[in-house]
Amino acid sequence: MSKITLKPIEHAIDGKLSVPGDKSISHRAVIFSSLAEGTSHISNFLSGEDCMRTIQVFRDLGVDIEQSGSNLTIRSNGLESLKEAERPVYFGNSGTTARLVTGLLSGLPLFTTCYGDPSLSKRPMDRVVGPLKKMGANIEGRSNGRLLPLAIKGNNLQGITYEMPVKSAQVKSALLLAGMVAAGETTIIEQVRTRDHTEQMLPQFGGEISIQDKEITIRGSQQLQPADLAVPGDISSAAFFLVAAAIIPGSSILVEDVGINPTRTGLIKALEMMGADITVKETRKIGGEAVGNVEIKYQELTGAVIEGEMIPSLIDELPILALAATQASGVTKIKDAGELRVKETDRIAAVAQVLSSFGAEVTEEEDGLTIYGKASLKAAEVDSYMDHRIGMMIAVASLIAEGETVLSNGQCIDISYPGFFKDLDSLKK
Ligand SMILES: O=C(O)C1=C[C@@H](OP(=O)(O)O)[C@@H](O)[C@H](O)C1
Ligand SMILES: C=C(OP(=O)(O)O)C(=O)O
Repeated sequence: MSKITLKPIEHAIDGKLSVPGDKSISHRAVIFSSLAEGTSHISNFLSGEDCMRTIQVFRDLGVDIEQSGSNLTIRSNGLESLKEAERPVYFGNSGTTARLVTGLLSGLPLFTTCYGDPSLSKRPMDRVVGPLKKMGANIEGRSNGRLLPLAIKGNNLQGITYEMPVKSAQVKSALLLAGMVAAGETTIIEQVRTRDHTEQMLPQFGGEISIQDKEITIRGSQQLQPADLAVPGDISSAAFFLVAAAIIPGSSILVEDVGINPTRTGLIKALEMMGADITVKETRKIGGEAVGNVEIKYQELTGAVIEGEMIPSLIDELPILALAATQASGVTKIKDAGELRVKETDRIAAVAQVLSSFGAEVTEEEDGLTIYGKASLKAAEVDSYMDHRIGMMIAVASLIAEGETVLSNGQCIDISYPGFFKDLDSLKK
């Protein structure tokens, strides 16, 4: 087990930086490029472990993917040219790869077996397997198709109308990909709008999709054209530095070229609600996605209630937001976030345990957390639970904790943010 020693910061953080490409958008860029007939170019691709899994899956299916740093050249002869993988395909730690690829492969004339790492092997797959079966998919899996490994025997799918019981962009995207290769039309109805990168990207590849508020309709048997796309910076990665600046007195930072798709900006809203001095500047559109520069200057925070429709727009940022809440005066409540229990680890339990180890007062609720501020954090020996977002939250907590923090299993940060510590160091004065 690897251990990293982390020291508290001596001064405020200051400066500007840009963060690596968005993870959700990077996955989707590889998928759509692999389905289009011709050559696509992707820049600012996130070379984190999760997105590298998606690349490997499509290489296993016969797509030619060339990588040079954060640039990808993807040459494909289109959907029909995908071939059966010779070996089981490996999704690693990546829920997004697992759900989206399962959706797509259920409608292609290929047989595939797939598996994941110990964490992903515990995460629910029935949320996609169930509706895919309604479309005619032939999927078998452990625990009655609830868990990986899965065996997928591609079938002729029929479009459906499906009201999603879970608030999940992965489920929505899996069904849209299946709908794209199915006969007829598929309509997905969401309870709350979740991240819409699939919907925004499809037209970039010449695909057709119609979005009427929370109802999304896709036509089957679509052929895609190649595209050249630039991936915006990942707001979920920027979140760690934004919160660091929000809790370290005297700090002031600017994160440039970050994705600010409104389905993803819940953290900015939550920090505003807590009284942070945060501004989005120079907004523009790149490849269908809103991008901007986000500036934050330290200002005292107060507790807030974070709940309801806001939750999907900051779902991956809740661990780092919980740390911010320990430094806010008064009580912060995070509600309606039961989904956190089925991420890389049970993030409700992990956040409560880690922050309590640092001396914060945190109560675990069934669907969220109650955090009592403002706490003086004391360094601790803590584990990432092999969850990249918990690992980065610990690294930020260590900056304001008294003493030396020892982080175990910090290597998992590479899942979404290789270079995290280098970027953090660049902001230290
Ligand atoms: O569609 C996506 O790219 C993602 C959707 C979210 O998961 P759910 O769909 O499970 O909410 C998010 O937590 C994950 O990091 C990425
Ligand atoms: C939940 C996450 O990713 P995934 O579901 O793709 O594993 C995440 O990145 O925080």
